Amino acid sequence: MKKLAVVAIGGNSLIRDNDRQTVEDQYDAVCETAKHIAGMIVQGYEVIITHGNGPQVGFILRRSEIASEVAGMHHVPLVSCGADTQGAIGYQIQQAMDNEFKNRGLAKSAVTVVTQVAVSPEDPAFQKPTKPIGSFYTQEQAQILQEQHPDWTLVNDAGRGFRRLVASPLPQEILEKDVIKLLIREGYCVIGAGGGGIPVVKQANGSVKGIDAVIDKDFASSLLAAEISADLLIISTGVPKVYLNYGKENEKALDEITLAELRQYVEEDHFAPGSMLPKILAVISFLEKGGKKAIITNPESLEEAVAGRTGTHVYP
Ligand SMILES: Nc1ncnc2c1ncn2[C@@H]1O[C@H](COP(=O)(O)OP(=O)(O)O)[C@@H](O)[C@H]1O
Ligand SMILES: NC(=O)OP(=O)(O)O
Repeated sequence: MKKLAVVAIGGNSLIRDNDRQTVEDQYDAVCETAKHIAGMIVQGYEVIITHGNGPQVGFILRRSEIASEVAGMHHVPLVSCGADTQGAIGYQIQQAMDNEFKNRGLAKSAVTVVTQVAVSPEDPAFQKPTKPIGSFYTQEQAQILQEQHPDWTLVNDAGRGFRRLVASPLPQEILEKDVIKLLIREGYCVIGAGGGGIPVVKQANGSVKGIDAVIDKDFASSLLAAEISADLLIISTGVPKVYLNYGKENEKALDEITLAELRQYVEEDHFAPGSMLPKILAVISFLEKGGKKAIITNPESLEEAVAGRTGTHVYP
């Protein structure tokens, strides 16, 4: 029987650098990642692809705000900006995967599932924004923007520049998990829970309603992987491995570690909040819910990592 892997692609790894942020540049990055995911499928995995949307959802929101300021156009709520990213990024991944399958003569196709994710309206995250979205600004740009928009929260994102923060509640349930399972059983490569999923709250009468926020895609991927009993959670990001003392002279790559060791390193503050820390916490949560293995690596190392030759491998 084929093994089931959830592969979470980082929003920042789809935007390779500040000068290459166009839709076409992103498609190039998606095609590169798609090659390696197709390689994993050839290696014997069924794959569900999830993806980030931090940069993209921020770009769409800002465009809408500027269009509203300059041309009086209607404002697009953040939750709809997130839904837009599921379609636009899902479309690119679906097309790139289908092209890979054709090139390799594989009788398989990809399908994107618009995915809603339930969150609690009482989540304290709604009072304290933590999720960086959109462009990176210099300190000077950030100061000007802060004066223009006193309601914004701008912080330095892991030393890479200043970004705007929005609320990021914890995902509680992937509403489309059953249809995702069904499609996987039918042999499709599924793209789901894009951008962490579209945040919705359940109403007393059983209906659901969108709410403005951006869910962390690593937490949503971890929850999805646990809910569909995936064998493996892979978090694909900008680095081939996780490091202790990252960026310092005594930096040390982690190859194989246990859940207990990982918890210890979190205590010792090895992982930057807003970048590596959520990935580590997502891995911990997956393994605590019964997951058997998680890998953190970069897109180009996916096949090598699955074969055990690179990446950071975490076991219960
Ligand atoms: N301890 C660490 N080990 C490896 N990378 C780290 C560490 N701490 C912070 N990072 C940074 O975190 C980045 C991943 O976070 P981010 O770019 O926000 O993710 P995403 O790919 O999901 O957009 C890495 O590319 C690296 O620059
Ligand atoms: N939604 C989300 O977590 O996106 P990034 O991975 O791009 O931050």
